[in-house]
Amino acid sequence: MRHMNNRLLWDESWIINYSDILPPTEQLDMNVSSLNLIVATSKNYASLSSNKAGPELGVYKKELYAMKRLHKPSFKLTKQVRIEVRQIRRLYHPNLALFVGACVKAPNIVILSRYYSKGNLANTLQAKDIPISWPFKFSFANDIISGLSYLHAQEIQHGRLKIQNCLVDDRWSIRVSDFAIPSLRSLNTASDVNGLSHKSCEVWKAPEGETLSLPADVFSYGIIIIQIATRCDLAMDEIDNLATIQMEWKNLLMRNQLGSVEDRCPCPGAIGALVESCLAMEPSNRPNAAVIKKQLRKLNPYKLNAVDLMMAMMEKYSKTLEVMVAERTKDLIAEKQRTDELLHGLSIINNTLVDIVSNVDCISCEAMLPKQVADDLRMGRPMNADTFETCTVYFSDIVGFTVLSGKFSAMEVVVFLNKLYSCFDTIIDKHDVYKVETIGDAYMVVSGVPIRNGNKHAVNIANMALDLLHESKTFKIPNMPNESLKIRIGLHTGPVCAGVVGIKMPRYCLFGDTVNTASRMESHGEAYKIHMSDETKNCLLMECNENDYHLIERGFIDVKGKGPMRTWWLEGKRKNTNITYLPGQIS
Ligand SMILES: Nc1nc2c(ncn2[C@@H]2O[C@H](COP(=O)(O)OP(=O)(O)OP(=O)(O)O)[C@@H](O)[C@H]2O)c(=O)[nH]1
Ligand SMILES: [Mg+2]
Repeated sequence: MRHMNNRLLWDESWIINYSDILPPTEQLDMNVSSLNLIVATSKNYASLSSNKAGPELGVYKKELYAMKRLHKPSFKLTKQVRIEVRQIRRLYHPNLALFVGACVKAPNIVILSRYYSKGNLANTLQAKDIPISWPFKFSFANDIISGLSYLHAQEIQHGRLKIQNCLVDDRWSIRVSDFAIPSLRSLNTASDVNGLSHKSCEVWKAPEGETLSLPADVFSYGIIIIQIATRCDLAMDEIDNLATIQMEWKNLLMRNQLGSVEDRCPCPGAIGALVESCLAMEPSNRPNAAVIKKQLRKLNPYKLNAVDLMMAMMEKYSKTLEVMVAERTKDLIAEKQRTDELLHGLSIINNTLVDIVSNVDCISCEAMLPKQVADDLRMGRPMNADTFETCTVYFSDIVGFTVLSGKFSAMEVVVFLNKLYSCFDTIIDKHDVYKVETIGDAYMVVSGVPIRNGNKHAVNIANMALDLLHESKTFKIPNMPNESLKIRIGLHTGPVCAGVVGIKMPRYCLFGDTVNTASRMESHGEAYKIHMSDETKNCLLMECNENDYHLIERGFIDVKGKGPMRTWWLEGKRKNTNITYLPGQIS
């Protein structure tokens, strides 16, 4: 054992050649990825605090370290220094900063320690945007007293215990730094030499003047507790002498008690008593570190260290996040459904709006698409115009609408059209048809587009037309009980081209002569009648028997822009057809 001790005493593996330490900037080409990150983090922390000075950094064997430069023109590596170095090399505690080695050739006397990237506790406490709840405050206080009682258990006095020497590691644990090796440290530090030592560095000093003693460290610890509890840099706030500190700090703590729940100390009285005992004027009246550690553990209702706290916090956040994600997903689904309804033209509210808008001659505002077309658009599939060999187009119009609407106010017209077309929309839902649009009092429907249905489109449209006509006969015009609604219906069958037009309000439109002819069938028709072209009649008969529908030939009529056309009246549908369809039938 003795032999081992001797070997460690003379072992010089801790001595570092100053020229082997490189400035961090020269390391950029070394591809130490974490290095830049660490340096960046340290900059962030420095800027958070008024104490902008971080440690001098150096890279040794590709690792980044904190350098503490001691200024002396000459230095002798005495046996005492070796004994102290052996002592510090034997120390190991999770709350103590790690000693790495030292350069001992004057004028470059440097102590190298592990670099803790999160800065010192002063920075952390002063950064008001970092929320520090009482569980964290207890954790910090507990870490420091654990490190200190470990040192004291080995009769090692710290001598400079202050929040600048309490470093925050990656796990938010505190590492007490700059302890031991007093013969080395007795050399002036940079801050001492440059007169940078701020008043805040002095508040920690015990009133007896003697700093290298165990009770002096306890006094310093009392000051740290005040700083942690109040997050107040005592000297900065001009309460830099002991008498004012003792008068003021409880007020500061009490002020926090009025703040948010997180800011409130769970045991202000007990914390006050602990601090007072640490700050006792008579050093021998101060408790020792081991006792404080025990007291603090008793006082701490949370019993969690920083890692546990972080885990608990993360768990809480991830739960909150899950709830938020679930809520957002629900909103998203609801929104998608709403969009679908709008796009598919199934929303009654939307219909109302469209009708309102169309009534004021703004026909381009209708924003509806067939479901599969909307789905294609949503999935980003290209939308090309499509040609349909055959389909049947329906047009209807209210006879004398202009005269009728002259008897109403604008709002009454809107209410009337909305009532009528809501009713029509419900009826057309029962047929395999697609409503293309309503333009003022005109109503346009197609079958066979966008879903092809062979030759069934004429039957579908004929049945629907009979239904709509039937409905219109019983329809009550609001506020006009004696007035009946006269509609004129026109049908034509033929090819169309269909596609989406527009970007802002995309609409599914039909193009081609079939549309114009269907419109002409309507305009050349008569009130209460369904007027159809020869093409529609032929297509109708392809799907049913001659007698299923009651058709009356109108003969040839001269259709504007088309010349003579043979047309038909669809009067009704006979009973007992195999088509399960009742309204609109005639006996
Ligand atoms: N981020 C970070 N800061 C450090 C580290 N070591 C020291 N510092 C900070 O660097 C600054 C200068 O450190 P020191 O030269 O030890 O000076 P000091 O701690 O203010 O005073 P003494 O230790 O009493 O000389 C202080 O703000 C320290 O808190 C470290 O490993 N990481
Ligand atoms: Mg220090």
